[in-house]
Amino acid sequence: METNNRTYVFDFDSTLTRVEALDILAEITLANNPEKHKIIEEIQNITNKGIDGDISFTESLESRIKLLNAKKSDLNELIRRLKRQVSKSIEDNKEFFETHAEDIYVISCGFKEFIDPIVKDYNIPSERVYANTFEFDDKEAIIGFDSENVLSQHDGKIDCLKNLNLPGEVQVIGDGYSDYVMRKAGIADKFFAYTENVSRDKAIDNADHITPNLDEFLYLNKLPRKISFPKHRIKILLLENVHPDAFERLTDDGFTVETVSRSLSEEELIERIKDIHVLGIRSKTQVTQKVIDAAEKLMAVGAFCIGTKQINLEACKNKGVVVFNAPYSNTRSVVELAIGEIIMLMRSVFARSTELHNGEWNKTAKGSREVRGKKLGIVGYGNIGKQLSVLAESMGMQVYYYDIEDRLALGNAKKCHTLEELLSTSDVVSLHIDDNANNKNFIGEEEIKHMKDGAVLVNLSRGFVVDIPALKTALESKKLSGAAVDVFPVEPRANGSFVTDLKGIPNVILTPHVGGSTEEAQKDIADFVPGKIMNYINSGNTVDAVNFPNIRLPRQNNRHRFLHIHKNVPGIMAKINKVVAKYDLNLTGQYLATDDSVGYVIVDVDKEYNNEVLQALKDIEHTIKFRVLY
Ligand SMILES: NC(=O)C1=CN([C@@H]2O[C@H](COP(=O)(O)OP(=O)(O)OC[C@H]3O[C@@H](n4cnc5c(N)ncnc54)[C@H](O)[C@@H]3O)[C@@H](O)[C@H]2O)C=CC1
Ligand SMILES: O=C(O)C(=O)COP(=O)(O)O
Repeated sequence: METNNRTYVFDFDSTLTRVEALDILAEITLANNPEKHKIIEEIQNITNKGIDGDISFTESLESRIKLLNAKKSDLNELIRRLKRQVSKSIEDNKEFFETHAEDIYVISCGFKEFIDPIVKDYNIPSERVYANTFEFDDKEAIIGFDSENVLSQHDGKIDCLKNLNLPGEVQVIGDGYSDYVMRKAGIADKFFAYTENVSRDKAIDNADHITPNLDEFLYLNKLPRKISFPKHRIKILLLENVHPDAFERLTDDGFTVETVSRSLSEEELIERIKDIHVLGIRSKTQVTQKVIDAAEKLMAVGAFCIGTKQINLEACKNKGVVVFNAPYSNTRSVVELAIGEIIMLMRSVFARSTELHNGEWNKTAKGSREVRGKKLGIVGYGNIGKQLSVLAESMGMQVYYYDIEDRLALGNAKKCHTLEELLSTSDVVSLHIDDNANNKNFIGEEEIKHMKDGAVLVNLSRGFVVDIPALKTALESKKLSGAAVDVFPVEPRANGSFVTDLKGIPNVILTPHVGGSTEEAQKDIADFVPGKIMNYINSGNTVDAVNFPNIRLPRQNNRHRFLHIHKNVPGIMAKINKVVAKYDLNLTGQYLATDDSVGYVIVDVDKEYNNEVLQALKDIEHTIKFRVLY
């Protein structure tokens, strides 16, 4: 048992529990009442008015009890339900109530009949619970309350706390008017507005601290807690219209998430990144060395897309920032668009459609071809290229592919040994190479020369891969009969006006980088990437990180986990182990993953250790980042 000359006075309803107990009692007693919803609404209105101080508390209590029409036996069901409605972070931090039992009081305007049994499980005995008591008639119906009790009176908590005459600093933790008035009256030293379940403006305005959960309260008071760092203190910035599911998943897990619908410029990002712990982007935002230099708190970057070349992965790694992406979530979407565009181009559908939009009927078979039996050349036989290969073949196309890596042919696809071979063979060329800078102007004047006369080109990879002036010339000269272009060398940061040199050329399909923009893909990405981020932030796992040694860690049960990221220089492990030995840590697991430049050591230890070890580990030369998880 620890005491520190401080007492903690907790409110009950909506603080220790997620609900107002009398609302739940109403649900029980009115279950079969046809007027149920109306009466519950009325009770809630009265409750809120009482909590906010708009009507006298005694008045609110009297009216509610009358409407409730409850019996003693209903209280058993109420207690059963309340036990399941203890606030999550209170439940998580049971240990605090055990270690500080002597210092914790409950002062509530609720009723001891249901508060005592709930808080007993949290080591708070009945004698430290101050609350009202019901009055029953001889048929055990609740007919009122003990009106002698100060807590049944307006501002009764002030008198109650005064009478207790508690020694040392008195901190009040609650969600409403009756709690902060104790501080206002000068009886309590601090008031913490507890917003885990409800957030009331009046409580917030009168608070010394706002505490969204008990973790924050314990963190502020440097008290033992279930979690090393309150999650709402971890700030996540999601740019570029990331699907709202990502926001939901991350906020549900307790993080503070901000969203911006567009991409930010380098200067804007440098400004915003300073207090950000996790950044989420798509293909547009450039995470440069300068951005990383300014990112003092950054732990992870999530690319909510496939490509990661917009991120300086090396700079991230050297700063201990782990990068994740979604390598498969939008693959199918790109492939489906490619298939659609190949057919549209071969049939000159967009040319015919534009004519008709302009009032011109041009029924003709000229320049309209089936894809069946035609040769499709896929450049880049990776995840997208291979799926396209399978679907195109099932439509009867003959598939050829070219890749700088040795890729196994799927189905009857034929491998080309040179790009020229592929270009000169194919009726349709579809580009699916990756986004590395060496692929700049991969298709230019020379390459186009090798293509068959009248062939079509599809680019759903990256804008810089195709030399646009060369493509324009080839289309205008009819060397190529059409093109579909989804990606551009320079793309705008937000939706709005955009001009390309390819504008107005017939049989050219232009789309604003929407290859991966389907509801299915974006939803899947919004599930996948936050999953990886949370797995890293919450447990240290780097599985599927694109720039970091990958490690899958076991669950840490009731242990503390030290995560040490350092430069991979000779002797560093010896130094870490020396510190571990010096502080006589009781290790329950040790894991190591390294690459050429960084090392990532994870040490699981028994909870009891000398806190000085933390600084000693941080101080080891070549340490990049260190954190503790529990
Ligand atoms: N338009 C859009 O909305 C989208 C575009 N993309 C783009 O598609 C690209 C490909 O995606 P995945 O298939 O998932 O990538 P991947 O990494 O699985 O496949 C890329 C393939 O290209 C090959 N490659 C790279 N450079 C090459 C070269 N110069 N010559 C021949 N082969 C080369 C690689 O060896 C690899 O097999 C992404 O990097 C991204 O740039 C991806 C998703 C959506
Ligand atoms: O996944 C990719 O690499 C893409 O090109 C799609 O990017 P986006 O999420 O649409 O910005």
